[in-house]
Amino acid sequence: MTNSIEERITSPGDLAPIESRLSIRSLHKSYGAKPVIGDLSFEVAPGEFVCVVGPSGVGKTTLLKCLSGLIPPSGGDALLDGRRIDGPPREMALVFQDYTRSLMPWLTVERNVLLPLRGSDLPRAERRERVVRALAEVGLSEAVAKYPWQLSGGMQQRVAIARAIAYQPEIMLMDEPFASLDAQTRFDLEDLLLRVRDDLGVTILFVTHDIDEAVYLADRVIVLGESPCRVLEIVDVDLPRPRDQITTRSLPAFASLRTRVLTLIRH
Ligand SMILES: Nc1ncnc2c1ncn2[C@@H]1O[C@H](COP(=O)(O)OP(=O)(O)OP(=O)(O)O)[C@@H](O)[C@H]1O
Repeated sequence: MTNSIEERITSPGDLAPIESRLSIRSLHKSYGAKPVIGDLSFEVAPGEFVCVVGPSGVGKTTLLKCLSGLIPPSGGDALLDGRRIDGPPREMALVFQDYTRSLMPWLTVERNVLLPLRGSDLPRAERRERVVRALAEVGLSEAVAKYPWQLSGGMQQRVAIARAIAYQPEIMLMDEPFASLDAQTRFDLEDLLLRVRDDLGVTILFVTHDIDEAVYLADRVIVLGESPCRVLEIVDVDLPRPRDQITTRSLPAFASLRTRVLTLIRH
């Protein structure tokens, strides 16, 4: 007989069902006396693409910082594969909006992308191959020998994305990674991310202000609101895959999902 999910917990250190990659359980976070995250709970399954939306200042970045182990929660749990996250997990890559602070200005583009692979056991040729491939994916093959300060803002953000892709993480946490990009590059990188998810089976938690982007990318959209913040609703996005910038965005179901999310945020 099959055990229940809760019974399939494998060791005393495990706190979540093994089916969840990420588990957020009654998470609270305060800065000093100010509570930012109230009582947040949701799960992310392996290989799932989950987008988080909510008004400015609601606590989205704070949530990602707790999940990446950069700051401790004030209460509740953030779990990866059932284990409490208490520092940046090896299997995770982070892409934040502020690319100016994520790239090393004294390293070339190639060396910036190579950076997270340096401590790995991968043969040198494989590391270089991954760097070349990732830079080609984001359309920056020509910029390998340049320094970040010689590139536009959008190009620097593409380097940051190439670095995350080259690392081939199991989980990517992304905080408005495309906010500073022009519309065409943004569409290209959204599609690249969907391909990476399909090819590598990466689990992605993606924060965005752009409701259309959230609906286009996600399997589920988590709508945050109120202060301290809580989950207002989790919207299932059952649009067909593979998605296409023109066809998917013209579907009546796309419009109703967008209206649903927007209504939740505006109320
Ligand atoms: N280190 C900090 N110390 C004190 N308060 C902070 C700190 N970081 C964030 N805050 C406050 O916590 C609240 C949530 O901030 P956070 O950056 O998580 O929101 P957000 O939803 O990501 O906002 P945005 O969409 O504008 O990026 C804000 O009121 C912010 O001023």
